Amino acid sequence: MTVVSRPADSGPVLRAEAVELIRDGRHLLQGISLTVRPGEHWALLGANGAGKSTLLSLLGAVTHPSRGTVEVLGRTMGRVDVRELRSYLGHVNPRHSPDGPLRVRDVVLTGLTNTAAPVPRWAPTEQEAERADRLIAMLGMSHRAQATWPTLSQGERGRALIARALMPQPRLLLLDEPATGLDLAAREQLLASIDALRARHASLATVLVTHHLEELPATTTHAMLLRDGRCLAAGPVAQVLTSELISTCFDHPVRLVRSDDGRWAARAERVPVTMPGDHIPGTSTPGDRVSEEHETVSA
Ligand SMILES: Nc1ncnc2c1ncn2[C@@H]1O[C@H](COP(=O)(O)OP(=O)(O)OP(=O)(O)O)[C@@H](O)[C@H]1O
Repeated sequence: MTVVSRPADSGPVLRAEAVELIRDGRHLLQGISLTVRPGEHWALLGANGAGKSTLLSLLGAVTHPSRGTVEVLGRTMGRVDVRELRSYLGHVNPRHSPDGPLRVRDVVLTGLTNTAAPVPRWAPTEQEAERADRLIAMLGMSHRAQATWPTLSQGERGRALIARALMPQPRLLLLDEPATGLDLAAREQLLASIDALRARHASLATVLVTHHLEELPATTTHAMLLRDGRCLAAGPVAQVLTSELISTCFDHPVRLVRSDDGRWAARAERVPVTMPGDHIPGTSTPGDRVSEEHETVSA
């Protein structure tokens, strides 16, 4: 049960087939199949509780499926040492918190040991330290490299965590709601950083979870829509990110627009909201009859 070497650099980075996940007798995921190839950038979309984070934890070799197969970087889950396999993935979890008030640069370096704190007596090589500095610069964080974690804004933490996830040079980057809690400027900077990263590393594959279409980077190539733990649609964005499918996915009429810069915006179609006492056309109430009679009399 060991990964004997670094996973091969060719073939799909992720392959899930007929995956089911059952907890407490309840299907959290059912009939999920997905193949992610190098250079593809997937969005996992769905309403609250649809199963997005659960699926991401399967794809990140954190959880095992109850049925079906999951292959991560060509290795079948259940037949490999998942701890070692996880060290070849970049997993950005906004809830990650370093052990102690570490500086940004040290947090980024813990991406190599996949730990919450620096490992005692471990030191990065010169190349690894240079790589940490390059990633910190790429994410626009050089001016905060020596700042301690508790003093960072949420947006700065998000960018530091992406740099950390990239330290082991992963072929696959998993991002769980990376823009949660960011203000407008921080969100836009984060999305620009993700676009730049994808442009610079052509073979990197990413899977990003969100329920906000406005939080999708323009470089998103594919999407999977989840509804109640099942796949509603999956494929290239042009086929999946449509008003009709998004409306079904979120169980609400939505108009989806893709703008010239490649980003998406979703607007809920206006649906009539009835308040107590409102007059609904085609119906009548005793109150209406009284006022109609009153109008007739006064005319
Ligand atoms: N370990 C578990 N045991 C039982 N139920 C669980 C477990 N983990 C998650 N769930 C349930 O599975 C469903 C899917 O949860 P998940 O967190 O994957 O949804 P999500 O699509 O990421 O939602 P959100 O957008 O709200 O973050 C939810 O109803 C959740 O309560």
